[in-house]
Amino acid sequence: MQFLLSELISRNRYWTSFGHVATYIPELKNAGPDALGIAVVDTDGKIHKAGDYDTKFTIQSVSKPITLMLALMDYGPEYVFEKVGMEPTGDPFNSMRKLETINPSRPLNPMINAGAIAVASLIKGKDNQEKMDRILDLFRKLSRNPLLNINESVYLSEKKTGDRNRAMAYFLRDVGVIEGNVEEILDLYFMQCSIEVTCEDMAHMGMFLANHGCIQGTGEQYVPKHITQIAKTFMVTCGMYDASGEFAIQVGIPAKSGVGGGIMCAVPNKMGIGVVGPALDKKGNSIAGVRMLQDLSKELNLSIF
Ligand SMILES: NC(=O)CC[C@H](N)C(=O)O
Repeated sequence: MQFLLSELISRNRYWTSFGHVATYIPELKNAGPDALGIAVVDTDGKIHKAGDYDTKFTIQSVSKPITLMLALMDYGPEYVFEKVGMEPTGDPFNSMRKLETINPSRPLNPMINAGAIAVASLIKGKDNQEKMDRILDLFRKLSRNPLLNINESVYLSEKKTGDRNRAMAYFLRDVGVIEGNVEEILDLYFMQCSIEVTCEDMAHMGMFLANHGCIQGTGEQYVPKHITQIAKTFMVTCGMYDASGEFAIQVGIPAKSGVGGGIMCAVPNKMGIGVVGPALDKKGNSIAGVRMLQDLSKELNLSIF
């Protein structure tokens, strides 16, 4: 495995030169454009790493399936899916055009920004501090990393420049999808996106999903199985934004990407994979990371289809 991962890094690193790091959140432009790293956790808890696996990056949209699970535990699927739909959009992650044309008006799914903002509004807690503590607790548990924390400068950078998300959030309150203080809800969303991780953290999170919500080693059922199933299904249908169909064909693994360059994958009953590669393709997915996962899936026959 170790040899294979190192080989995949060398084979795919040149793809990084065809992508660009995200700059619409100004602080993200400091990421190393040619970094590429991978971590794989198997069912025995063994971890294999190669390339720039210790690169730190912000989780961004990879946080969306995880906070969705928290909202589903807080409110149950029926209530959550009154606020946010279950269908792919075929549009970019930050698109707002279908928000108004869908009747009744609500975000099409929880993996696009509008949907994730609606989900953030459903996290329980007496104030934002308590809500963020609950989010961080969950991420720390799933990543097996008690030190996970927010990257303050990325958080402040997005808070300062996130007007598109701000516009969508105010629209969502107007149509009754979210209630309460919009700026506080956005703040929680920006903080959740700014959690700083490595691909090893994401591999553990992927393994947790691959393990149907059980903590590896102890066997503790930390999140109900049916909730992890919902999260993984969204990862298949919408996890790679408007490239999810192509990714399902080429790779065939439930996965979620983020504009920090991360991709978290859950291969059911087999492994969790975390990839980092901040140079993104046109749709906002790690350009070399996707290529590397294609190769890994073929080499190890990982497609779930
Ligand atoms: N695709 C992403 O990773 C987007 C997350 C980012 N925080 C945003 O809201 O724009």
